[in-house]
Amino acid sequence: MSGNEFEPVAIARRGLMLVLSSPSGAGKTTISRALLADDDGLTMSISATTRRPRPAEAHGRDYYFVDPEEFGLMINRRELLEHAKVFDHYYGTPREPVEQALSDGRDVLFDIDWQGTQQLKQQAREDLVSIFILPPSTLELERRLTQRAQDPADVVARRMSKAADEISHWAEYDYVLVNEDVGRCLAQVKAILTAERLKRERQPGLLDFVKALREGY
Ligand SMILES: Nc1ncnc2c1ncn2[C@@H]1O[C@H](COP(=O)(O)OP(=O)(O)OP(=O)(O)O)[C@@H](O)[C@H]1O
Ligand SMILES: Nc1nc2c(ncn2[C@@H]2O[C@H](COP(=O)(O)O)[C@@H](O)[C@H]2O)c(=O)[nH]1
Repeated sequence: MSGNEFEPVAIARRGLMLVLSSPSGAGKTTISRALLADDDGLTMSISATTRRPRPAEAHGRDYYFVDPEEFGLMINRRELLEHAKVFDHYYGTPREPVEQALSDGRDVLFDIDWQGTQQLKQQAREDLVSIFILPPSTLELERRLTQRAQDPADVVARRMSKAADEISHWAEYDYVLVNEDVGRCLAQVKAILTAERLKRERQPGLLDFVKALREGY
């Protein structure tokens, strides 16, 4: 039985890939964590990286921390869906968990840079929803990077010097948000996700559902 008050109508859907990019420190990690906390249908893609863990980071939760040799092997074995050099280190998205989640009809969230987004776009444009997050000002971006207190001063300076480069890719994204107030920005990301999930082409089960409805008349 379906469609009554006890059991919601279940329409088969296709998982999407939600990408968040921004200059370092604009708030991708903050928004991602809040989004994942109350959305069971969303899985975080955990990247592999050759950079060293920050004090509060854990292997397997925030990143898979690997050495450059292992990263090279992952590329050669075609285990990465995309990869790029960002701020002097290598970062990449393990392929298998993403493909598994999508085939289970789950959506996948990515915190990756513009290079990775371009690579995903080439491979799966129709499954990709991309959001670029801007800081409210350069001064506030620097304040956030500094008060996060997870990187030494030279790393913060290097990231600030690359912020303009990263921002120059804003127009390649489907949506562009300003993260001034976290709550507002989070609500905007949730609104985008809700609308994108409801797109007709992401609900292949609609065909059978509508057919059954019409046959009922
Ligand atoms: N809207 C906001 N207002 C004030 N502080 C914020 C806001 N959003 C995020 N922050 C803070 O700014 C700092 C950087 O945020 P976060 O780590 O989420 O950035 P990020 O884009 O993921 O950075 P990176 O690319 O380096 O991983 C954190 O300390 C976070 O708490
Ligand atoms: N192309 C990819 N970029 C990635 C990936 N994982 C993270 N990133 C981006 O790197 C920078 C720096 O991240 P940080 O954790 O060192 O602050 C940031 O812009 C991330 O979005 C990835 O797998 N591929």
